[in-house]
Amino acid sequence: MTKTAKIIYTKTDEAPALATHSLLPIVKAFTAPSNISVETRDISLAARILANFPEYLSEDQRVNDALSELGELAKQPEANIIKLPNISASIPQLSEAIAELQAKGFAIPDYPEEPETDEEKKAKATYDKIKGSAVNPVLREGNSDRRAPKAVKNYAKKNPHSMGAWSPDSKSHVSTMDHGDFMHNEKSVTIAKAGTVSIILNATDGTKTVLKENLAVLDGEIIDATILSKKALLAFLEAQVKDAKDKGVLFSLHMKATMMKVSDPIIFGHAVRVFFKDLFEKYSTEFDQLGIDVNNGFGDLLAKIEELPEDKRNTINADIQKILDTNPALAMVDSDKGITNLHVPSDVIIDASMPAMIRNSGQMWGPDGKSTDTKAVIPDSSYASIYEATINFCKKHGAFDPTTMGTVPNVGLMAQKAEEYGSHDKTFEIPANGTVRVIDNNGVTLMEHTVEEGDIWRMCQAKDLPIQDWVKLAVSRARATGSPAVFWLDENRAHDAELIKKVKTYLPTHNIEGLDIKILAPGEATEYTLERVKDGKETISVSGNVLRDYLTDLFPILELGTSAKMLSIVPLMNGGGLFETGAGGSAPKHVQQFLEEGHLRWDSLGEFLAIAVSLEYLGEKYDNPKAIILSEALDTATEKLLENKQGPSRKVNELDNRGSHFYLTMYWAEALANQDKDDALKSRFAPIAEKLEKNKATILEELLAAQGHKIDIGGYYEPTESLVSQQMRPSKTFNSILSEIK
Ligand SMILES: NC(=O)C1=CN([C@@H]2O[C@H](COP(=O)(O)OP(=O)(O)OC[C@H]3O[C@@H](n4cnc5c(N)ncnc54)[C@H](OP(=O)(O)O)[C@@H]3O)[C@@H](O)[C@H]2O)C=CC1
Ligand SMILES: O=C(O)CCC(=O)C(=O)O
Ligand SMILES: [Mg+2]
Repeated sequence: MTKTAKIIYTKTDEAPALATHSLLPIVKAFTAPSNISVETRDISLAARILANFPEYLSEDQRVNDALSELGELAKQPEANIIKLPNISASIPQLSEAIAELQAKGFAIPDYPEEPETDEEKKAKATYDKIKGSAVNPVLREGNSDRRAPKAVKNYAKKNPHSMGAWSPDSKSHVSTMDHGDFMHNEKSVTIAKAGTVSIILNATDGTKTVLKENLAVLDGEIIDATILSKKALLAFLEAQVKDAKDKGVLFSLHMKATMMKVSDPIIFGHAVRVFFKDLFEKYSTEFDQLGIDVNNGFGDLLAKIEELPEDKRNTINADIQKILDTNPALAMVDSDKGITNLHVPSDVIIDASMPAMIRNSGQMWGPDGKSTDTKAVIPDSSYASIYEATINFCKKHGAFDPTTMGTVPNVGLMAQKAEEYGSHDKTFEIPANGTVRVIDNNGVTLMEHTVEEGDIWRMCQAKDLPIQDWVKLAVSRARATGSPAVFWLDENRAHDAELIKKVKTYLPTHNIEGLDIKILAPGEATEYTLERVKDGKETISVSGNVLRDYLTDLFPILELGTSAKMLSIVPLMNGGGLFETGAGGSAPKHVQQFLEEGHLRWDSLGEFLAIAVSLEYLGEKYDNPKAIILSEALDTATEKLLENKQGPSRKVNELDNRGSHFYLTMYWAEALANQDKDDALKSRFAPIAEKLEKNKATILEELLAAQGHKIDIGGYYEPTESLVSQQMRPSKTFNSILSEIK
């Protein structure tokens, strides 16, 4: 008898969490007879909030801190975690979740925007840890290997998604800073000997503030420090507003306020204040009194002016309208509802928003609901060149053709909070003019910047062992595929120059004979890669953490229509496996549609792929051949599902997520019945396959009957489990057949 092996399946938020209610019972039923237990851990935003405020809750309301538990598990060799996308909450999302939980009787504190008492300060600090991208960095104890599996790529070639045509006359373009930004001010050093560093601000008035003390650094670790100048940023933003108006294009801002949760909301706030400059000048006293904070988006202003008497509010709204009429048109998130690009920082997230724009002929939606050429403002220039190069490529060659285009897998440096995505606790909005120094434990200054009040200063870290592991992973992917691998690193950027030295040291420690490995700056790497993409060829991108994020949405969205269809593996550095599902987000629009029409268009393909690799990994690790057979059968089922185009449709009263799960189940059972490696599995699943086939019409009818009307699941962030389960498993016939698998 083989040892029971465990897979941890994460419960998250929104569309993936809904889909889990349908998919997980299927996976549990199929795996249980083979000594595989599938357990869930709740890392949804709601659960993370509750787990962090036990002192406010009654005994029976308290929940386990599943994220911390999984963070520890990710460092153990036995880890086998399937991680679904989760909400990385902006403050507006966090506030909504808090309000929903409070209304449900959980006496958690409000989010104190301007904390005064010690209790409020503590609550804010706790919420600040929960907000933004708070899950992925904890679980990612390894580097990432993201790619489109062959079956998925072939499916996309045969069934291309729509792709907007590009005109050489398109006025769309990227605007980025040419001085004063993080890129141009960066300094970087490699630590020779483990120790600690401290970050000190010496203000010109003679005061000294310790911004961070005794931060541990390891042998060979790369640390960088940089600033974004407030003055340079404001001048840049003002020039862009004017230029968008002059050129007659939409003004849009693309940031990652969720993952860069300290720096990017500050930049977002500046953009809102520059765009609505006259308004903020005219009403500065009122806005201060109302506690308006547009780092949370223009929506914060609109919500808070509701508190004003009607006549005052009407005057302000008229002034807002005046600005909207005179300034360049804003790109819209939802033109019907008047929601602009500047309303909520989590509505426009650069990794998804720029590819979506490129897919849409380089256009975004204007206030008139029409698709229009756009200025994409990306203040920091560290990575903006990749979008600029892609846009220029499309202007020259036209849109990419999904039926012939090549593919770009990614090997991303990510482990142990590498680079910018680990910088939040070392990012500061500078309170006074002076200098900021990073000093080591001997008092030696490692890096120094002159700063002005309002500048954003930050430090990043990239540890040596993760870098070694990343280079190894790149070599192994290049070897496995025979494709060229390009390190997207710029020798003229301080951090990259340090990283290049390491890449050049570690590459020769591997067998790289016959491999085509290059190092190119991001703009050039984009051009090189796009030429090959156009010719149908594969090119591996090997990148740092931010580009990992950007590239694994850019290429999948162009190639496959969505990054949800990616295979996303994180071989954990201590031996375990983390299998992420897709590379995309949690698709809030899908939940809206589900509530309105009872149709869930979420495609769980990413989950199918992740479950298959997780089972394969488990089979090898625990010597459980049944797990390998289950994995192979699941891949066969997924391929058949793709061939037969049984993924969810976008339209109500057609096959949705649940119907697609039914087909997967039928094909999975069929593949197990058809294999000859394991008789027990064969005889267990043959009758199931038969029954599913025989009852197909009834099951599909029962599933369709659940669509076409509004539904209630008792909440958004903390829906009622039983209601969701009822909605996601509406076919009695299907449920009864599943329960027969013993
Ligand atoms: N790994 C993680 O945990 C990640 C989490 N996020 C979080 O997700 C949320 C939304 O982010 P956003 O940037 O809008 O990106 P999303 O990836 O959620 O959405 C972009 C669009 O991609 C399509 N899409 C995404 N996933 C699927 C799927 N499985 N099936 C079908 N279509 C899909 C949808 O297009 P259409 O509407 O046309 O159907 C969707 O509107 C945020 O809260 C963000 O923080 C974001 C990225 C990664
Ligand atoms: O953690 C997040 O907020 C988003 C992660 C993401 O976009 C990615 O890893 O591709
Ligand atoms: Mg991403």
